[in-house]
Amino acid sequence: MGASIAQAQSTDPGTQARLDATKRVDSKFIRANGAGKTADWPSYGLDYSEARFSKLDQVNAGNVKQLGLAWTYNLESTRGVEATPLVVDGIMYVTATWSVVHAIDTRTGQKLWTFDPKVDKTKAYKGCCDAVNRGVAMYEGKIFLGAFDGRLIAIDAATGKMVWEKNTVEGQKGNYTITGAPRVIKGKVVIGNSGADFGVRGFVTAYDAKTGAQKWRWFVVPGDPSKPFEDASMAKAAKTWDPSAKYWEHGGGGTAWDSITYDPDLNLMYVGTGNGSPWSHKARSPKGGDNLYLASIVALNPDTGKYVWHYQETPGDNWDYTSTQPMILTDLKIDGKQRKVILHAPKNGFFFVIDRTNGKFISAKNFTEVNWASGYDKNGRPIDIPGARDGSKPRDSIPGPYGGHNWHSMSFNPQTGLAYIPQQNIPLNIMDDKTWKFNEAAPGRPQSGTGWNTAELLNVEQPKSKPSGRLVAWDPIAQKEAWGVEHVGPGSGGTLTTAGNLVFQGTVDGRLVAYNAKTGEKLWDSPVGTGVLAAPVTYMVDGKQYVSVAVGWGGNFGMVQRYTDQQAPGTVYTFAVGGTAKVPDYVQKKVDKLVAGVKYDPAKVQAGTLLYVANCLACHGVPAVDRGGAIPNLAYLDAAYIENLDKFILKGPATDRGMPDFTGKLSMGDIDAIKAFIQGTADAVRPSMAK
Ligand SMILES: O=C(O)c1cc(C(=O)O)c2c(n1)C(=O)C(=O)c1cc(C(=O)O)[nH]c1-2
Repeated sequence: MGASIAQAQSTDPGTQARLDATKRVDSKFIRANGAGKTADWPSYGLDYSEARFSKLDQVNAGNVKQLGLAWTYNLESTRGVEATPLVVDGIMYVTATWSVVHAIDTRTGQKLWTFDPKVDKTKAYKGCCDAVNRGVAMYEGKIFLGAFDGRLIAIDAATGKMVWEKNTVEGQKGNYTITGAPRVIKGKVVIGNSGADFGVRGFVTAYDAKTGAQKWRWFVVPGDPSKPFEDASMAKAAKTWDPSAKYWEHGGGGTAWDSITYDPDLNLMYVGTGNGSPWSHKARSPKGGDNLYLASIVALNPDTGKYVWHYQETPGDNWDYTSTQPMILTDLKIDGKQRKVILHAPKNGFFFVIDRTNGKFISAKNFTEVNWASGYDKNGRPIDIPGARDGSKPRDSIPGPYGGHNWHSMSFNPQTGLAYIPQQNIPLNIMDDKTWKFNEAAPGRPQSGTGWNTAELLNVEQPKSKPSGRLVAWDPIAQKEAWGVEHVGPGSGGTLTTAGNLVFQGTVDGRLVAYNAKTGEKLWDSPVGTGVLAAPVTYMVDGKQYVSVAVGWGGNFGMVQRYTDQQAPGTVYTFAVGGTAKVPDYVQKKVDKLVAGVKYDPAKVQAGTLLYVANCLACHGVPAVDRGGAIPNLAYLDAAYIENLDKFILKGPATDRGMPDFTGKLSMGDIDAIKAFIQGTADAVRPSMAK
């Protein structure tokens, strides 16, 4: 396998000292980051609890409007960028597509080194969802990378040179990849893998951070029951699978491809597990059964990898409802009692509050449209909606396989008591493939592990429920939405929340936005060239607070859908109060043509968003962000057109070119709101474009 490539080591002693600061990062350091008001972002979700709540408040709801661009950094990639950057002592470690690591000096935005693991790009088909990577871990001077091809690589944080590498999937059958970020717990690097859509058996492995020696491995689903089970948890799980379909031959799935958290006081780590392989419950386990430990939260002892408890969120998964979505550990007062809980919003559309000491169910409520279960009983079992498991004919799956929430990081702010969920609705009409037989995935037949019928699907009706995406602020105690903001479509990025009463989120239409964490009021936004998937981070350097986000459109939804210029290269955008840097040329180019001067009421922008999405988006694209094709992007028209929009919308001159007549469908008030959305979006993206 490939060798490391290191470049441009710093000669500046100050920078070298900062690079060496990662030597201080151990389990206590990572933990303290959640407890203290610290300057760094040393672990994927900030600290082990992964709440992505920063105590920094120099940037706050009062001054966030003054945020300006400090620098941009070109990641030189063209596909999905999903990484949460880590920052310690002002040095950022971030990954781009194809698992390439970049070390950047955040004081200048300059490259310190890059590390390219030289993943074989002809093997991209082995991954379901783009050649993405969600970021690195750091520990005692090393950076740990899970490479797309299944290697775990330790890199010297100061030099960018490889220290050791292990092939974590050696000897395993099937198309394994890694896209998730490793975590380091008490000197052990923990990593899962991906591939449950292609017929693999999921597992989690721990390696010694110093040497790379394997310490333990825990499988998510049982292997061949005629052979000895690896441990007692596998024997217990096997009782919940029907062996008649030989689940071990197609792996069974359950890949832990994203979420791992850790509670140092309980000494428990929590793993979110994936979907069944194949998706169809009937094809996988014809006589039914819960199929442990698919779609579950599993608690393990991080020293030994031994199973401690599990809670299964989707028993007998039938819909690709992974529970790999990010978990948050926090303490909540519920019915007068302080409880140590896990907050979780998996793909299946329900928001869970679970007791993390013992895995007991506390509550669950749907945060998005759901048509497979009506709720959960007091024991934490879902109440199935009749017919939801019947794959004999096409049925709208809501949430669809993209999930009501996917890996896009959720955050939780203890000051507001709210969790900020990148919610989405992407219904899909699916049914079982009655002829399904396991066939190891190959280029051109990548979905052979799913057991759903693509040929029939091409002929079925579009789901009635329409795709949409929102930022949802969720109260986990009351189990209800506190506020929500509508986006132009599904797929917006992860969230960050801060003690400055702020929530940051990047959007599918290519902006980084700051909201008031209590109320949801939009306070600031700035264009970032292309749609955002990853979560922003915040940190202090030389007494100044920065906010950074790595952008690059792609991922599973982004491979087939776009709202923005998908040609824009992967880029890290970094903002600070008073920042005056220029946006890259590929954003700058578009600014001169933006519509200007149309009078509008900002209070109507939100209503206008919904009206625009329902009536205009399909042909005209997202204002300002798409360039427009055969049909114009309305934010690049002269102001006179927008001012007179009613004349185009109601019996307009373009009807003979295919423009519908909206007479009787849109009122003058509706049209005013649409104008507000178009001009409001143009105004929102202009300020930093115009510098
Ligand atoms: O079953 C798996 O192993 C697996 C892996 C991944 C991945 O590695 O990114 C995704 C999924 N499943 C998945 O179901 C999914 O919706 C998804 C979205 C994305 C993405 O990066 O946008 N990855 C994945």
